[in-house]
Amino acid sequence: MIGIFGGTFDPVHHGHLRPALDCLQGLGLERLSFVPLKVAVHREQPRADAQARFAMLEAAIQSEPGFAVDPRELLRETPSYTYETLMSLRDELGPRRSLCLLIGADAFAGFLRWYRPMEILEMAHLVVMRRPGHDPAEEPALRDLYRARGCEDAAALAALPSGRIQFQDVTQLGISSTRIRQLIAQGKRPRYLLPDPVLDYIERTGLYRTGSDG
Ligand SMILES: Nc1ncnc2c1ncn2[C@@H]1O[C@H](COP(=O)(O)OP(=O)(O)OP(=O)(O)O)[C@@H](O)[C@H]1O
Ligand SMILES: O=C(O)c1ccc[n+]([C@@H]2O[C@H](COP(=O)([O-])O)[C@@H](O)[C@H]2O)c1
Repeated sequence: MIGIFGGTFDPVHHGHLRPALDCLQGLGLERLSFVPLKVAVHREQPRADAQARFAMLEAAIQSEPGFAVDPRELLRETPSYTYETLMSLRDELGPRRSLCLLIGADAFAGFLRWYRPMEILEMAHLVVMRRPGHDPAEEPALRDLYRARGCEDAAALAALPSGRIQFQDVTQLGISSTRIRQLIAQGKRPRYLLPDPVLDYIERTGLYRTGSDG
């Protein structure tokens, strides 16, 4: 079973990395690929360009052999729909390989408004990582979906290629990229919120010094 974890990663931080490692280990994934988006479809465009966010991810995962960075969304100019990403991955993996899409609880809250959500579930399992301050299933429609598709067990996920939803307990870290960008714009160092090689990259390149995050 393999996993992908899509995000803006502007920048990647420990709130992505530790929960991702919890999933890699807890679900027994063979590998977990981080998939940075190019063109956001649901939010403001990222502050850092594709090349910088890719470089920061590579710097962040260098010491974890189970992690990889998958640039496929960066190579498309079209909106970074997860549906299209999964179509291209499925072409490579074939229909039978078990595939997990990791998302945080806040992203899951909007899942039914994504492009073709039910087709996404036909191509992958959803692994929803709890996140401080976010109730993953407050909408009735999401609760119904979870009732129909919920799964408690990594072995049951591994036995099917796609279609199930699992809530995964992960280390709760109240860290966000927004907060990190704000700290930098205020002239403060966001040490210990993100890996040192990522912070080195940010400081070397001057990213996020001028703020627009409030
Ligand atoms: N601290 C965290 N704990 C659990 N999941 C997280 C955490 N931070 C981000 N995620 C999840 O990681 C994915 C990518 O998140 P993203 O790159 O947007 O980070 P973010 O910190 O939410 O960024 P921003 O503050 O810019 O919105 C999303 O599915 C999000 O829910
Ligand atoms: O495909 C969609 O319609 C869609 C809508 C909202 C979010 N996503 C994906 O969800 C992931 C997390 O998004 P974000 O904004 O929390 O970084 C990222 O990979 C996005 O491309 C995808």
